[in-house]
Amino acid sequence: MQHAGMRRIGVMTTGGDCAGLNAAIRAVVRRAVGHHGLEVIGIHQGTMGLLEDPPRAEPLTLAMADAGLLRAGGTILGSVNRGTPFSFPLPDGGVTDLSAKIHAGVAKLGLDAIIGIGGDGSMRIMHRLMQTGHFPFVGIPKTIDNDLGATEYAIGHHTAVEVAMEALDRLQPTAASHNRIMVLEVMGRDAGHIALAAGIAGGADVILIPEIPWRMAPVAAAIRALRERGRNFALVVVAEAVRTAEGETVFAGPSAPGAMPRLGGVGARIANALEKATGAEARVTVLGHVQRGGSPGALDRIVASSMGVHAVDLAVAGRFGRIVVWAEGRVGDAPVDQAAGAARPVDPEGDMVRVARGLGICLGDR
Ligand SMILES: Nc1ncnc2c1ncn2[C@@H]1O[C@H](COP(=O)(O)OP(=O)(O)O)[C@@H](O)[C@H]1O
Ligand SMILES: O=P(O)(O)OC[C@H]1O[C@](O)(COP(=O)(O)O)[C@@H](O)[C@@H]1O
Ligand SMILES: [Mg+2]
Repeated sequence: MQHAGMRRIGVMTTGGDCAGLNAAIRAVVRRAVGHHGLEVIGIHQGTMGLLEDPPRAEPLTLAMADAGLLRAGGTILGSVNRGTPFSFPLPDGGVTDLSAKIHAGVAKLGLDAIIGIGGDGSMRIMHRLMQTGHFPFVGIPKTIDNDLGATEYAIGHHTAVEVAMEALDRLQPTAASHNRIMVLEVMGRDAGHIALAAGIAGGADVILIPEIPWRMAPVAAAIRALRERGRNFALVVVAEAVRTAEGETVFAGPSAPGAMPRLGGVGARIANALEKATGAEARVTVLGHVQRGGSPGALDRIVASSMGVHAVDLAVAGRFGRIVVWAEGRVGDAPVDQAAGAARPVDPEGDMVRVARGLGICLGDR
């Protein structure tokens, strides 16, 4: 049943970008405009766009929501991933609460619903905005890290895994040509899902993830065992949040005010340590944002499209405060606080870890 007075839906993207955001925006427009006859307003730069006067936003039309948008990387709306609006950092080092301005922005645009596409941090912010003013919110989960509690699957993860898998496909022949250990550092702020999935799909010999503490001895032993079997190379996948053998987290550099710490560089540290431990030559590749950019793969297009359609239907039914989820192969929804609260790290006893161990992949702990 249509929610009384539902006319205009705002859509925005927040958090790190990933492949499939535009596919989700397209689905929202096609369902809302094409099917329900509503207006869709695209809000620029997430909640930042709502702070401006007039708010930075534009109507999204069916003509824009064509097949080109389905394929396009990034987000046509732009995103924001720093400076939570409840304690926004000021140049003088203080903080200010911008939430009332965000609620004013929603009112200025006359939005009857807001569909926010974001990760765990975004869901926490949106949930709090709902509790503190007029913010009729429906969430769509996206994160290459796939660490959102409420959903088995979030937009962007599968494409990132495909990119990392392709990197392993390309690293393997060059590793074999030069008798090398190739270390591939992949993203994953606190979670090893990308490393684990890409390592399994790409034939890694060693996968190191933050959820399973590792030691050099079993890793070096695994590489020596490969050599004894006649193998002249090894493929090692390292999640960026893994600690060094000495237990240090490695940062890429200073982070901007209000931003999350920037991880990066542990792959090089581990490659050096591996050279010392095994006597083999090692090289490192840091995939970085290559995993986030570019065209979405088939699964991300399907998930983004399904989630976009479902989010509009939730909004039209007036079912706010919910996040679209993917569970047991189909789209559904759950209370947004479920997503806002719970992270979903790799389960060290879970199926994927069992598969990796079953394949004889070394996870660094034994
Ligand atoms: N509306 C927003 N304003 C400011 N910062 C935001 C906003 N939404 C998300 N962020 C921040 O961006 C970072 C990443 O957001 P998140 O939604 O967790 O996405 P992801 O982890 O997938 O990149 C977090 O630090 C989060 O607090
Ligand atoms: O682009 P930035 O701000 O350097 O952020 C990099 C971080 O963003 C992430 O890509 C976050 O991914 P999600 O946005 O998909 O959660 C991490 O894997 C990585 O650590
Ligand atoms: Mg996050």
